[in-house]
Amino acid sequence: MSNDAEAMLTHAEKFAATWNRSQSDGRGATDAVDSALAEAVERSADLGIDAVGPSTGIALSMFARMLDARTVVEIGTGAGVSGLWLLRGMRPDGVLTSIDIEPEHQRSAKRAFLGAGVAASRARMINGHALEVLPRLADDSYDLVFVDAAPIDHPRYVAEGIRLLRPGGALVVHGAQRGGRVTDPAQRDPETVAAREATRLVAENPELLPLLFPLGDGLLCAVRR
Ligand SMILES: C[S@@+](CC[C@H](N)C(=O)[O-])C[C@H]1O[C@@H](n2cnc3c(N)ncnc32)[C@H](O)[C@@H]1O
Repeated sequence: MSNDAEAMLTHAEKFAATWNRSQSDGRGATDAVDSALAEAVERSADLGIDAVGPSTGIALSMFARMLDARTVVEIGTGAGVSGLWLLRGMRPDGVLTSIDIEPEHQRSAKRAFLGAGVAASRARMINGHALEVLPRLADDSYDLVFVDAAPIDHPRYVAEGIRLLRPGGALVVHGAQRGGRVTDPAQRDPETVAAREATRLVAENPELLPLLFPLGDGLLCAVRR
């Protein structure tokens, strides 16, 4: 494991322990969630997946809790790190719909959810290209949409995400700043151009109330009015 991955694991454990102390009376269930999260972070590093860090994870849990989220769409399952944070904040009967093109990533995520004691009925895993899957999901139906897959396609994920949100629902885009390149007009690589376009779509949509949080590589959030 790389030093970065180790540091992330340590932080994730520390944050998760703090979070859980404020969330639960008994240790049994939370110990299982902590170790499932730590394993998912480790598995992500092994698979070369850039999973969300703990501060972004806490923010995802917090948004899900604030929205009393029952229906969440995640674009980019990875090995389940962000999914575990989202599920932690969602209602106990909430269902996470999570899309990923890599079956191996979703197998790892399923193992992580199982290890955390998440009922299989709470995780609807859809394997496929997000741009082919998203049009099959219903308009105006989801409390939260989390975007964290192929950066080049983020503008199209954002457009689909806005369509899926119920009024009052929230869109969250991971990695919106790309190491500061998005605000530097000299940077014209395709992924930075796409991230800039995704930000513009959110910022200029009169139906959205946007805010960029300085978490991770920029967490772009917006609430549908
Ligand atoms: C950054 S990782 C997601 C990490 C995850 N959200 C987490 O924090 O644990 C991006 C994921 O998007 C998936 N992906 C890439 N292109 C995709 C596409 N076109 N459709 C669906 N998933 C895709 C990759 O297989 C990868 O698992």
